[in-house]
Amino acid sequence: MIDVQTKWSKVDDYISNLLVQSDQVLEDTLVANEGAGLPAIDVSPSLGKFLHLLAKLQGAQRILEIGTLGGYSTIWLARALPQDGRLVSLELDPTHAQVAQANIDRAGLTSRVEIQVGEALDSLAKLTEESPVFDMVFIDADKPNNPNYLQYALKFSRPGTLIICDNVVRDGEVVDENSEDPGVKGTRELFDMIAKEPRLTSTAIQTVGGKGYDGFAAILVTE
Ligand SMILES: C[S@@+](CC[C@H](N)C(=O)[O-])C[C@H]1O[C@@H](n2cnc3c(N)ncnc32)[C@H](O)[C@@H]1O
Ligand SMILES: [Mg+2]
Repeated sequence: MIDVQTKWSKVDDYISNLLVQSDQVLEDTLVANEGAGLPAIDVSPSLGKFLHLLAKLQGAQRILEIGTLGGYSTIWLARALPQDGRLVSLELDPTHAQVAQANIDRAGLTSRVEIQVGEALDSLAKLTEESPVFDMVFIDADKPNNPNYLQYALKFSRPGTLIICDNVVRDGEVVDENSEDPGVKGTRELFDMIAKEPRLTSTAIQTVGGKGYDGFAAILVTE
């Protein structure tokens, strides 16, 4: 009998091969990330494609991403933008940002994507001066800061903005109210904030696949 992780991975591969339609640019991105020693904590191909579909459904013209890594999710999202669309992606690690920039250039998305290097909270504070409005926000950085990132996402939203927050299930640890894990605590605080905020309607979906057991929250700003 195959173990459950092997089964999840096989089904993920089946879906990816048939439906996700990855291409050389996306494959080269993952190879470049591995070559540069980046951790393989990017979204799975199936989740990348799902983000792309959401951005398309959203008719997104301006997207904010918090947590670039090597730009894998960035490429999926930016490909959903129109020619004059804009994606701002925030990344702390200059090496990650450098690898991501090369991947984004290779993907032909240089004019649509701007990577801002530094602590995301500092970049967000600076962005506030421009009073930006984003159609979609993808939160996928340091999990203890999830509540702070949600607050900025709200500040930069309009009614109809979609906020996706990744890795909110954390192998099921999210239900442990006594957890001392800062990532779990940050995520539980995020859930509490969403639940209490009347301007938001939301859900969270558990996922399994090649990246294990996790999930994402989908949050719609209603007013
Ligand atoms: C999970 S990875 C992002 C994966 C990427 N979204 C993808 O799916 O391809 C998280 C990234 O957030 C960055 N990060 C961690 N703490 C950060 C912070 N305080 N400010 C900005 N970026 C941060 C990490 O360096 C890492 O590259
Ligand atoms: Mg993630």
